Amino acid sequence: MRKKRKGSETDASPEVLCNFTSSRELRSSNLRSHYSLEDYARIKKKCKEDVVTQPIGSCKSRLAGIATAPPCGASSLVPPGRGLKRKIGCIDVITQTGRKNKIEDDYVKGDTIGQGKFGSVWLCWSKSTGVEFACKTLQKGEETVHKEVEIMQHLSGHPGIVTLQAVYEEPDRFHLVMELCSGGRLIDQMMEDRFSEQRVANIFKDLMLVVKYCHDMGVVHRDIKPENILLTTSGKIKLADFGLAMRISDGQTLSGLAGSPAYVAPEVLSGNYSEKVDIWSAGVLLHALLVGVLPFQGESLNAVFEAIKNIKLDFHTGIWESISKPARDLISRMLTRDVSARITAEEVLRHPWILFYTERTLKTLSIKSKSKNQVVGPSQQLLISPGTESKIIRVPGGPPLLTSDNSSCKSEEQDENELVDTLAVAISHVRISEPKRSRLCSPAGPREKQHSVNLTANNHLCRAF
Ligand SMILES: Nc1ncnc2c1ncn2[C@@H]1O[C@H](COP(=O)(O)OP(=O)(O)OP(=O)(O)O)[C@@H](O)[C@H]1O
Repeated sequence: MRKKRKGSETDASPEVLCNFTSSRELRSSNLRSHYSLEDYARIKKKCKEDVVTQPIGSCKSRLAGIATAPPCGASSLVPPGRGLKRKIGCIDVITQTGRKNKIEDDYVKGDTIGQGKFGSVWLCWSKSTGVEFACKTLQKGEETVHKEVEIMQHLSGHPGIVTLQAVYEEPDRFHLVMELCSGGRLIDQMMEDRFSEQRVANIFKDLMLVVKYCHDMGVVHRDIKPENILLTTSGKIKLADFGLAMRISDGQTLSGLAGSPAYVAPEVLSGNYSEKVDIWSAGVLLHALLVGVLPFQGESLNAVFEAIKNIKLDFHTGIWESISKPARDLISRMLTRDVSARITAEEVLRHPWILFYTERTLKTLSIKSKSKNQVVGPSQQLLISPGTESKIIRVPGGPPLLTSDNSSCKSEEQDENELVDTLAVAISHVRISEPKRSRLCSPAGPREKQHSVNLTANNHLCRAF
């Protein structure tokens, strides 16, 4: 039988869960998801697993996951010991020194820089090169730990994924030496600032490139959220935390409660699901990035999940009036409950809103505004697309407008109408295809139900996502 992660937090009272209105900043509270799926699973008594209980406040845990999609080429029912050996063999491909050397032989240990549910993260330096890395120490004993290592290795190498440099094994733990992301977490930046649409689009494009890569590689992340997006010093994003990720093959579905409550897709709550759950979670993130609040909230876990399943989002009024229509169009295509109608990662990347803000051929030029002798500010710059005669007009509060006319004679209202028309045509070319899945591996064993859950960092049940 699979071992449970030590310190699984399962005895938090609903009162504790609901106590999220303490003295935190409004922005912070707007972005908090409040609850863990683990608690929901417990409350709903759906989790059949034998759970180890720890005092409230302990934070290094999440319930063991039950694999529904076994790792490529092997059944997830392999006992931990044997599975471990098989996976370590896999890890050794990139860490030849892993079994021979101790980590102390090769790296100097520095300060602790993070605390996850599975273990701590600390700074270290290579003795041979002096290069700085982050090292994540994971306690052995739970299969999801081995799965996380295996999937990280499978995906490592993409610029948007934290590179796994080396793995060291000790009798009771792994040390994962990873590329250091010194820029902190996206969630922390979101707490400080509201981003411009341009910035959101650029961050989001990078994220969706990674998500597409994961899906092409047959991996569903299942926990896309800003806490799991790290930044480099140059501000580039890196997707991290593959603790809930699963391999999935063509036509295969996953089942079981896994993810973070506010980000979880409706189909996760009701049955089988595919890689499209990542699109939903990314849509929730896009919502938070654009307007600073989570779309699905409630006073209890049930209320949050009811909102996810039933609430009709209104992208036309209130704060959404300050957001461009193409951005709203994209988010509505991501947060659609009809999975077959939900946009794919590839389609997100082709969406006009992403293209407008991230197309490399566009050059930003400061030019004179319609007002006499007044130079427009950065948020009102006109954009010229080389190779075409089209001007792209920045409508205040909206995205650039493509027009072939001399727009300087037009009113803002006309401009906006043209914007809507032009983009509506562009958006109509975004094709929604049937769900696609990677063909990397075939199911290699019976499906097993999953009850992975994800507590918030530091196990503040009322905090963060
Ligand atoms: N490569 C890295 N570079 C810099 N900091 C890192 C790196 N990886 C992790 N961290 C820091 O350590 C913290 C814990 O990371 P970890 O991946 O262990 O969390 P976790 O166990 O996945 O928990 P959660 O699911 O809540 O994010 C992160 O929030 C981040 O601040």
